[in-house]
Amino acid sequence: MHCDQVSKDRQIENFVKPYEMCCTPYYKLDFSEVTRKLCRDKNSRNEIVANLKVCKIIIVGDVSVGKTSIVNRFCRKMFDSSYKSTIGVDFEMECFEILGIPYNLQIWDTAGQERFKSIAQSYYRNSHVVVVVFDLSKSETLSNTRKWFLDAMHTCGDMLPYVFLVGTKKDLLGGFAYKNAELSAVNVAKSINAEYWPVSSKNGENIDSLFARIAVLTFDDCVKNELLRPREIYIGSNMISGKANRSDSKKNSKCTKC
Ligand SMILES: Nc1nc2c(ncn2[C@@H]2O[C@H](COP(=O)(O)OP(=O)(O)OP(=O)(O)O)[C@@H](O)[C@H]2O)c(=O)[nH]1
Ligand SMILES: [Mg+2]
Repeated sequence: MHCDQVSKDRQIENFVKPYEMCCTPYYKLDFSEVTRKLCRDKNSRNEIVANLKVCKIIIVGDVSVGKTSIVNRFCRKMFDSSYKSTIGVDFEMECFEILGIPYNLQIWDTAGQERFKSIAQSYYRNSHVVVVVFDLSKSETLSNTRKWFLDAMHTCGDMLPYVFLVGTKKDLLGGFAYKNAELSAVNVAKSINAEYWPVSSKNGENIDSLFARIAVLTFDDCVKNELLRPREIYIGSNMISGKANRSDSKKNSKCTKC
């Protein structure tokens, strides 16, 4: 898909940080030097534009946790309070421009209903990002995220995707109830090595930041992987060969959510 006109809020020059440093295994805080250099250089820019892959994202989680609402808020800036269950899978494309380079997110919104599971799973393959969604106001949906995560990792193929744990309907909780829900969510995020984000599709809180974060993390890897020799595969801040963990060792121990 070609992006003709990318709106101002989809143009990114500065790296996007995680929701909290203690709630992520991905400690990258800026574009790598090599990415900035390649995006500045006229020749490599043309090569990047010609070859850069689309970023494939799958969104999974229980029935009615708010997966479709996240996509509708992000792609259409709208929220519908009535519930229409997704049948199988839906698909959206969204264009960014990062360091002046067009970059597309391909978002697969899957159904939470058990009877559509095998259809949905056939779309998991080769995903760069898995977004596991739960409802902050329903603790059983958080417990089920481990199952969704394992299913996705099992079906994703050889890729090592970025994993995000997203708690929805933040607008429904306040004070103590929210703090409690967040504490449990951060523990689960750590156990599955995911980056945690609380969001509300109703008021839009954190929705754009979440997708912008996904966009910068994957863009940085894609540019390096696309333009460097195949054996020099960059994951996170390290140059490695083949499949690897995206985490690095730096950790913020001061955070109260840890
Ligand atoms: N208050 C509030 N309600 C929300 C929010 N997000 C979703 N909802 C409501 O939750 C219900 C389910 O939302 P959907 O986005 O359709 O859920 P889903 O996960 O796509 O459900 P399936 O497609 O069946 O798997 C709808 O009535 C939404 O309006 C939110 O952030 N706040
Ligand atoms: Mg849906």
